Amino acid sequence: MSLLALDTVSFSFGARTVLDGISLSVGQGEVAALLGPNGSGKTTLLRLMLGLLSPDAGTVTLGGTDLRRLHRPELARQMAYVPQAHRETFAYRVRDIVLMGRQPHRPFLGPAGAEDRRIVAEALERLGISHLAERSYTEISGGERQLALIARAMAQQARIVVMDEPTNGLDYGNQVRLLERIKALAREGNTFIFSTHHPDHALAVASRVVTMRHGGIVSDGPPGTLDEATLGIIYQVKVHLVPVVEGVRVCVPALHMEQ
Ligand SMILES: Nc1ncnc2c1ncn2[C@@H]1O[C@H](COP(=O)(O)OP(=O)(O)OP(=O)(O)O)[C@@H](O)[C@H]1O
Repeated sequence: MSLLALDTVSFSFGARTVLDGISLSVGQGEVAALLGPNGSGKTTLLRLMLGLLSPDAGTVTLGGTDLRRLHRPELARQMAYVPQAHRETFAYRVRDIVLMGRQPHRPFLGPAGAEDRRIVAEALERLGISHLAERSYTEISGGERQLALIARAMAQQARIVVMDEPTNGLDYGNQVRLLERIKALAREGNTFIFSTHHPDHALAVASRVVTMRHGGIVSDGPPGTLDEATLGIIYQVKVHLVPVVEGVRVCVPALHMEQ
């Protein structure tokens, strides 16, 4: 049963058509990775999924209801957005950043209750960053900020977490640790949709890999169905998908094999 569904969605910025006839559905507990070159429309697609943009044609539905019929607080309870980790202008404590995830569950400007604080503490714990709770968001690393933003999404208790290039700017260790967290949270039944520029990240954690080019979908299926030809089409470079052990492949550019 699909949780979030796009049916022949098109979107333009002025005269520029950015998405053209996209159909896609994501089920509960899936981890869907979007791969595509710069400018292929990944962020625009994520923003349409979040209801931040409305399609010019076609529909986006959440649990069968058109997003346009859902009020913003309702949407916020159902979907969490994890933007690229950026520096906040204000030096909020990490605990307060995560507490912001409780906002859609509280009356407007209502105070946080004991239950909100318990949920925030649990989210910090699940992401392994309880020790950062009292630190300023401006004084933690990019990797730690990304974990804090995912903790905020967990505190929001949304059904779907949408992430735009979550590993962007992170060092190798933090990329791997972040992917491990996503995989563990997905095993608990959380639904993730994320864009990435790393085919290996999609292969490592996704249950669905969607490839895009020029605002259209090139392929959509389990990671095992992603092939070298498709990666060649979207990135316009030659790559190999090399089996490491049974059922595990990594993406290696052909240049590695050149003398
Ligand atoms: N606010 C905007 N106004 C006009 N055009 C825009 C706007 N935002 C994005 N675009 C254009 O829409 C197209 C798709 O952009 P989008 O950001 O969705 O791509 P992307 O796949 O996320 O790219 P990247 O991998 O570089 O982040 C691009 O051609 C971009 O220039």
